[in-house]
Amino acid sequence: MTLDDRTTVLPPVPPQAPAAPGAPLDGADGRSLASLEAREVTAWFGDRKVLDRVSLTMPAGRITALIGPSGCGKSTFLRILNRMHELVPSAALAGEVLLDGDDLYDPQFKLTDARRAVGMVFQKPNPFPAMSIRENVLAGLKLTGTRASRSDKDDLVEQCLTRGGLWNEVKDRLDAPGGGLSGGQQQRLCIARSLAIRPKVLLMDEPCSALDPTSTRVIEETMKELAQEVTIVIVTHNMQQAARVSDQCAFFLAAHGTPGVIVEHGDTEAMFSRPRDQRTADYVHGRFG
Ligand SMILES: Nc1ncnc2c1ncn2[C@@H]1O[C@H](COP(=O)(O)OP(=O)(O)OP(=O)(O)O)[C@@H](O)[C@H]1O
Repeated sequence: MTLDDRTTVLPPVPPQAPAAPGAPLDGADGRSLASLEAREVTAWFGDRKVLDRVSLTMPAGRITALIGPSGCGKSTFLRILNRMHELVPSAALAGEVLLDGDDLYDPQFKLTDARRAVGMVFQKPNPFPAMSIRENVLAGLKLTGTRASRSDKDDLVEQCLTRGGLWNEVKDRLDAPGGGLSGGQQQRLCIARSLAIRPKVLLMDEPCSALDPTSTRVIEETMKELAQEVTIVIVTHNMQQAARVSDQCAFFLAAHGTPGVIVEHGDTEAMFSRPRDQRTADYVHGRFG
């Protein structure tokens, strides 16, 4: 959680009638779902180009998996999607990232708004260990000094923990420290904390790599539920996981020290069963990487 993870408490939106043709796709919570589009994104660390003209549309309400061998630029690409790349002093960037058509890198788009709209869950669960479970969920509000009544906060805590798939396990011990939860529970707490700032997109960087298979399955189920209300982009090294959870995949590759590019992207089922590129076939079938 950074000082830029900010939010206001918004009342739940009542269910709506089905959208008219051409209207924005609505999520399960009634808010419109957002798409994210990277156009010709090139990234550098110092003089070293690590991504070269990467374009990818991440459709609203879908789960997009970024796959590829170590070092091909998946995490860098993910961090570009919520402007975390620019936190590295030597980092540079060209191209555009459009959230529902608005360029996140346009000077008009405030950094705080970009990070609020596009949330991030990290590889290692990082709750505030001494804070209670309840305080962890509300941390984004606290950091910004956003005022909310006790009952609004209670509602938000229950709503976010439910959506994060953790409510039933912690509802009787909301004042216990977040650090006392298991690794899988901590990761779901971090997801709930991200949801409290009502992101339109949730980025997940190998969110299950530190977890056991049971916790991994629970997080995967949580992701599938969440995709009804937030667009998800996940980096994973686990091909079974990519196949289980994602609607579409993008295969990144950085051959022989060249910058990372997307070799192939598309429907997950098709990419796993009928890849167009031999390198994709070799990777998804575990022949390298
Ligand atoms: N802060 C940094 N400073 C300099 N180079 C970096 C930095 N972060 C990443 N890189 C380099 O950028 C390239 C892409 O790294 P990145 O972490 O995005 O790859 P990745 O595909 O996510 O790898 P992995 O799967 O191992 O996490 C690598 O060559 C890496 O060494």
